[in-house]
Amino acid sequence: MSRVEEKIFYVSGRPIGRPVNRTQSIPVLVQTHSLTRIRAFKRWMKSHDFDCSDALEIVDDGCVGGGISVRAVCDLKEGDLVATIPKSACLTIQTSGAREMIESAGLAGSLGLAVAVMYERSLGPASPWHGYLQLLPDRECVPLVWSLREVDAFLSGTELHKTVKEDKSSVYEDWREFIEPLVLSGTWNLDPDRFGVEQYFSAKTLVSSRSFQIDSCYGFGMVPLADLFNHKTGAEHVHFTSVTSSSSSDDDGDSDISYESHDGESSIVNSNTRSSGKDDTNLEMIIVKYAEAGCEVFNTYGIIGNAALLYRYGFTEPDNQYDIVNIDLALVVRWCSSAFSGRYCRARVSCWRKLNYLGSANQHCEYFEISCDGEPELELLVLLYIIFLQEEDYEKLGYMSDALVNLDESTAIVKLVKATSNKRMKMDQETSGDIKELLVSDNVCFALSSLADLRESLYGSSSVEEDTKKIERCCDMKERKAYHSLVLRKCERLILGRLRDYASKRSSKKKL
Ligand SMILES: C[S@@+](CC[C@H](N)C(=O)[O-])C[C@H]1O[C@@H](n2cnc3c(N)ncnc32)[C@H](O)[C@@H]1O
Repeated sequence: MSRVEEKIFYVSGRPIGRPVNRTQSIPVLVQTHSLTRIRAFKRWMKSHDFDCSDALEIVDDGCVGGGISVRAVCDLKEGDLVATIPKSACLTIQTSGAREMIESAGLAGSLGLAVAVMYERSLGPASPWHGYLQLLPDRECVPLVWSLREVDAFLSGTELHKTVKEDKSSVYEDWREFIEPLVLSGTWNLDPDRFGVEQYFSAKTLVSSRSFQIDSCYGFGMVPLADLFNHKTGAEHVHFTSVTSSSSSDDDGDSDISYESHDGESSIVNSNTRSSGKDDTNLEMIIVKYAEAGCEVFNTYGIIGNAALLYRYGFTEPDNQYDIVNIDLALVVRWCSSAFSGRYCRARVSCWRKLNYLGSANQHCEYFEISCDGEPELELLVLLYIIFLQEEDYEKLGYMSDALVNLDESTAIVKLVKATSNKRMKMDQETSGDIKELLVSDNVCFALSSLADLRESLYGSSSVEEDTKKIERCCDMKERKAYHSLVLRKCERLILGRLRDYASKRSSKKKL
């Protein structure tokens, strides 16, 4: 996974879609057409030994984001088993007819799975997955397939702007490097019209929005039926569980199945590392929360923020309590260089890097997370604290930095603050875990506010109030791209506002 993807995926989120009653607005012809497709899918499931309870109804009648959804026909109670899905019926690199081609080309991850999807689609009714594939949209409306003009118009200043632009070009490069040669070689008789760059982008959107991590044997793939449930984090009704009938298997017992969160950046697979396949295992869908008859039955795609939801699934959640904003290290450096000399700034940043308090996941931290309630990440506070150290304290820090590197985070910070400030810390402050409070001096608070302003200036001149008005005027179904981009932007700006509150509360506290 690249750094930009990591920045987008390792965020938290809680989307709750707004129920929209579309029934009256759907032309009868479209409904009939989708009914036919749903029936064909049900026949396909039957012929592939799916066991789908009559208590679930697959509908296309105007769910949260449009498209297909699943409803409860009767009351569903916790523990009810509502579906059993044979793993062998999932579309993965291993189960696809393109397996040999994909593996011999050394492809894996989302690239390999996208090729498997394109391949099965190219077979039309001859594909063993035709009954499933015919129910899927051509592509998901994620920013990857927006035009560059739309990306610039809707995403400027947001977490996604740069990422999506970079992604568009790297997905194109992947196609040119790995897929075009497969077509041109003639070895696999691939129809160029089915393996073009457009088809690859479409397949990538389906993989991004519908793939699950199945198990170590099947890897990740498309799980028919499981991928028809819409998302509601923290309020989902259903979980997917992997059931292994063989006690000698790696996957003894049950384990929850999650939506695939890695983009399979490594496109080269070592075929020796793949374990031998077992077809005697199923996925089970179990109700984890009571669902009333007639209600939509939701799954969860994980705890992710709005940027990740929009990036991967094409929608956002206005009250996403797991939303975050990232502040790039580059932005901190820019702000620092405006207040101090470039040389001063470089020295302080490299001192901070040397201290390496950052924990293993963040060792090469290039951005700092601001949580939904406006709380900055500890590493940002450490950096700002170091930036504002008086020269003599900074020198002291230089002498003691080697001794701090291998300490645990809290101990190192207590020692750092003790050595470099006049504060007399009480023992309870040292041990209460309230480490951040030790670092938020008035200067640090001032810097946090300035950073919030600088980060917000990236959105251009419109205010949050103007964004709110635009959202009210916007239809989330008809103007999907504009609507969800505005929600993303507004939520990011609200978090930046809370960061300012965080800073001002703390600086005024000190003045009391
Ligand atoms: C795994 S599919 C779910 C089934 C999908 N509705 C369909 O028509 O097949 C994921 C897609 O459903 C839509 N979706 C799921 N949950 C949503 C929500 N809470 N709000 C808006 N759209 C949602 C998004 O388009 C997303 O990319």
